[in-house]
Order: sequence, then C-alpha cells, then structure tokens
Amino acid sequence: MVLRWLLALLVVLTLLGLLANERWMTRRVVLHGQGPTQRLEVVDDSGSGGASHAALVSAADGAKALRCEIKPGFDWPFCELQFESARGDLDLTRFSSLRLWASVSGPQKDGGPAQLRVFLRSFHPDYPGKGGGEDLKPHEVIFAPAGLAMPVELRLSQFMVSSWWAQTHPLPVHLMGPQLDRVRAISFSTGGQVLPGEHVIRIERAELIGHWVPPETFRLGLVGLWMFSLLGYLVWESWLVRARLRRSVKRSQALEKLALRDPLTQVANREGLNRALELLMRAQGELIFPMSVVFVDADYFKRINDEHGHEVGDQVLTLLAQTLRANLPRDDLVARWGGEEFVLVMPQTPADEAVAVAERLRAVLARTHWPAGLAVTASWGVAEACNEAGLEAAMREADQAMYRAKHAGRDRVISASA
Ligand SMILES: Nc1nc2c(ncn2[C@@H]2O[C@H](COP(=O)(O)OP(=O)(O)OP(=O)(O)O)[C@@H](O)[C@H]2O)c(=O)[nH]1
Repeated sequence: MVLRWLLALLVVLTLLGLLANERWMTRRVVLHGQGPTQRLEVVDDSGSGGASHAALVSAADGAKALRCEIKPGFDWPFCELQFESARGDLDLTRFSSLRLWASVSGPQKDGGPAQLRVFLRSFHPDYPGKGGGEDLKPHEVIFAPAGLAMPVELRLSQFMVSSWWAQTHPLPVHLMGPQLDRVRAISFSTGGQVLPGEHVIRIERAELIGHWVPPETFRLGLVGLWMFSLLGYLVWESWLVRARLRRSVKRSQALEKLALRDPLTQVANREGLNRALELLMRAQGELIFPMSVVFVDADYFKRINDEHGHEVGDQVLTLLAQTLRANLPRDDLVARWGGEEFVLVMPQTPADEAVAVAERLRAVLARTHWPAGLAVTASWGVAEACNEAGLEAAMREADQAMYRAKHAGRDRVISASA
C-alpha cells in the first residue's frame, strides 16, 4: 500500500517537475537596449563602403524601430539594429531560444516579402582578423516575419555560422561550429535581397528564454531519480524478504523446539528423541555403536498422585527428569517416553557400562530430596544395540527388562542380557 502511494507520489512529482521545468523554472532576459546593462546601436553599410543610411525611430510603446534608406551602388547593402550587453559577453548556452515580436518592410529583388536576418555575434580571441567588429563570428537565421504569428520562437540551435564569414575567416577545426558562450551582440538586419528604397525593421519585443536547468539535464535527472528509486525499492524489498524469511525460520525453529520437547519436564519427547538419534547417526554413523538403551519407570507413581495430588506428581516427574539429565554425560539422551516413563540412550556404551550408569543414577534418586518428603524410586531396564538395525529390538528389550525389574520388586536395574 505504502509502495503504491510512493509510486503515485513519484509520478506526480515527475509530471510536476516536467511542467515546472518547462513553464516556471525559466530565465528571461528582455532585449531593451537601454539602462546600465544594455546598449543599442544602429549600423549601416556606410562603414563598409556603402551609402545606405539607418536611423532609430522612437516609438511610444517601447518598440525599437529602424528606418533605413538603402542606396544603390554597393554589393551587400544592409542596415541593422544591434543590441549589445554593457556588462561583458553573454553566455547564450544558458538560453534555449530567442522570442521575437517583429515586423519588416521594404522592396525586395524577387518581389517577395521583406526578410529579417538575425545575427548572434560571438567573440573568441583566436578568431582571425583585425580585432574589429567584423571579427565577431556571426550565427544567423533568416526569415520573413510577414504572415507569421507573433511571437516567433527562434531556437538558438537553429543559428548557423554565416558561410560568407567562414570563407573569409579560416578557423581551426575546433572553432568552426556554432559558439554561443561569448555573444557580444545580437543584431536584427535587413535581408540579403533588398532593393534600394526605404526599409523598416520594427522590433516590438525580443527576449532570450532559458531554463534554470536545461531540459535535457532535467530529464536525465528524472531518469536518474527513477533509477535510484527503483534500485532503492529492490534493495528494500530484498531486505524485507530476507527479514521475513529470518522471522519465519526463527518461528518454525521455535515451533519445532516446542514440538520436540515435553512441556512439563523440559526433556525431549519421543519425536525429539527420534530427531536427536537421526542427527547422531548422521554425524557419527556406526561409531555410536554399541549403544545402550535404558527404560526408567517411576515406581508406584499412581499412589503419589492419589495421595499428594497431581501437582506434586508433576513436580516429582519434573525433578526426576532433571535429575536424570543432570547426572548423565553430555552425549547421552534423555526423553520422556510417556506418563512416568523415561528413556536414556547412551552412544558408544556397552550394556554392562549402561547398567553401571543406571545403578549410579538409582543411587542418586535415593539421595534426592523429593517433594512432600517422598522417597521416589524407579525400575530400570537396560539393553544394547550393536548397529542401527538392532536399535528397535533394543528398545523393546529394554522395555521388557524394565517390566521384569517391576515384577522383581521394583527399585532395581535389570539388563536384557541377564
Ligand atoms: N501428575 C502426573 N501424573 C501422570 C502424568 N502422566 C501419567 N501420570 C499418572 O501416572 C500414573 C501411572 O500409573 P501406573 O501406570 O498404574 O503405574 P504406577 O502407579 O507407577 O505403578 P508401577 O508403574 O507399576 O510402579 C497414572 O496414575 C497416570 O495418571 C503426568 O504428566 N503428571
């Protein structure tokens, strides 16, 4: 559920981010050509051999208009309105487009609509030349504004280095392409097909549009965010699965322990004894033989229950089990076979040694302080198994020997082989 919410949040954040990056996280510089930051220049071909004359016409609405009288007799007549930064070169790589509200008029050679040439002139100390304005590398776009919906959005990637300039300014390969990191002037110029006569260039508004974070970088960042989120999710999920697995293993181990142990006496039950024997066999194989089995049954236990109550009976059983456990070597197994009957399994122990152990235990019981001042004894039956196949028979024989001990008067150890 949480994951679904996080996913939805990530989707919403991505969409909002894309929208914000497109709409609001933008930078904008208006080309107004005045104040302490910008200058506006009027340029015509009179400086390069022509006779055209350009003049700035003030417009009440803040638009900049250039009236230009193109004169005949010069090969490349032009007039232009040039915006310059008064605070050093502009880094236009931080912008993506030039938004323009413009109109032009004037007679053209082909009789078509008047064209506007837009130049981005950039500086580099390695550009060849005499160090004059003509040594700025021009990047140009030419179009006819008439009939276009304003504003026109000119993407800066559309600006190409003017071929006429490239021909007269041979450059090293690394400087040949567009370079917009040091733009010194942005010019709006008459087209290349002008006829003599009056031409007007009117720039109502021009603005450079950029993004705080370039859209490609922003999208790359979003892809990275998704990748990291996905990676985080995978790590989190695998951790979760492992934790769940650990918990369930612990739980099943705890359940298994419960299932293999007698809850009253805390020694193994029959199932626990079988499992322990399996493990012993697996670990040591035939080395555990000869193995002795001892059946131990408390004497007259019913009487204890009847005379002192079930609770005392429980206490006696618990103490009996604990006494057996505490007085056996570590590898020997103790299990409650049922009721007041217990089984001892002694690996690598022949029957005569098991009888000796049983006798020792019998003596321990005699010394034990039992609840309600009772004197508790038990009957013991011992049998030996030489190999795995003989184990079941040994169990049976030990049980029978224990019954023989009962019939012989209880509180004694009897070996099946005796
Ligand atoms: N308090 C208590 N009594 C139990 C438990 N399990 C079995 N018993 C009792 O143990 C008694 C066993 O009685 P019997 O099988 O007649 O054997 P006994 O009285 O010990 O006589 P012998 O075995 O012949 O010496 C029965 O009364 C059972 O109710 C237990 O968990 N707690």
